[in-house]
Amino acid sequence: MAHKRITVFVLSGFLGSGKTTLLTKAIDHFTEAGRKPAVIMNEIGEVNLDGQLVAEEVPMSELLGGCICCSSRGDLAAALKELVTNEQPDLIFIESTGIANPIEIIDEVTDASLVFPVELKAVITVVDAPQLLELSRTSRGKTYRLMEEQIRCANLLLLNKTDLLPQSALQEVDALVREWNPYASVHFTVFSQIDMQLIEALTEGDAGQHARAEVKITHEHESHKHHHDHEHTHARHHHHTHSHVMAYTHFFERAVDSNAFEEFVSKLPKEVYRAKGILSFSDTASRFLFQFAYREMDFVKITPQGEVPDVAVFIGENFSKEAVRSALLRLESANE
Ligand SMILES: Nc1nc2c(ncn2[C@@H]2O[C@H](COP(=O)(O)OP(=O)(O)OP(=O)(O)O)[C@@H](O)[C@H]2O)c(=O)[nH]1
Repeated sequence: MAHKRITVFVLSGFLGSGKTTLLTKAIDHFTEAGRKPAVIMNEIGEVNLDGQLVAEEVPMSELLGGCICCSSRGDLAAALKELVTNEQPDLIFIESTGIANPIEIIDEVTDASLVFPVELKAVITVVDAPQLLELSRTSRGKTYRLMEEQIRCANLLLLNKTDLLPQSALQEVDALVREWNPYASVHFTVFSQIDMQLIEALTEGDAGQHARAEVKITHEHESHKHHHDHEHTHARHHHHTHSHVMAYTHFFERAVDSNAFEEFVSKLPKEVYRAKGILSFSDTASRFLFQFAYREMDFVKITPQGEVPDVAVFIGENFSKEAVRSALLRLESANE
């Protein structure tokens, strides 16, 4: 084939595992190396907060308010087409939502590659190692199964947040993921810090091959599992996995007290497993990017790009949006 194909990487991993942390590092690396990266960012919430962390000059396409793996087929292909046509990047990172099953995305990118000059080179999955370990020892519910799928599809696996695990636990997580995926290269990381040569190396071969084989295997497995389904539409089986996940987006009318907000977050019901936002506090001068992932809370000073409202997104399973909303309204009115 005469023309060069644009490398596509899919960044997968559960909510809050460290995908954006990796994305910003990878973008810096490729930009410094004289290559032009572009991003397709998918968010369950209605606002793209992670996009705030990516330099303004990086072309970005946003798919908001839902998970690409569930939204109408074609959205992702349209975003790829637009970036390829308008920006001619050297590589494209697709950051999926933390609840996405990467198989659907792999499928859509490989379909798109029949029509546009793009090539899926690798699926990179970032694993919240402490969370995976705890789930493996306790509940093993839907989240655990989704993490398993995300791990199975990967060519490169980052076992992240190892700073939060004792040395003795590392081997246990390592053994678990290698059992699910003996093909991927596996790396322990802190703040998704990885040797970028490993990602460079993925731009060489056709790493998508493993992913495609995995798609086939999983589809076969899934169709067997859902054999009795009446609504058995092509490759949409996994909807069952996260139809229960929901997001509430709160736009603040006024600044809230930082301590009261922190206390509110620490008391969120356990069904809310991810939250993030951009906030102005009544008792601080700066604005903050706030993160809450698997019980860890983090506030970073930020000067948002463009006009960004004070907003927070809460993601979880079957929680009362109304309860979250009224608690936040109370915080706001306490500051009237
Ligand atoms: N302690 C610790 N925190 C980390 C590490 N990596 C990332 N974090 C923090 O975890 C939070 C979530 O990180 P992100 O990179 O935004 O995670 P994500 O996977 O992009 O999240 P979603 O897009 O919501 O799915 C942030 O507060 C990070 O600073 C790590 O290795 N150790």
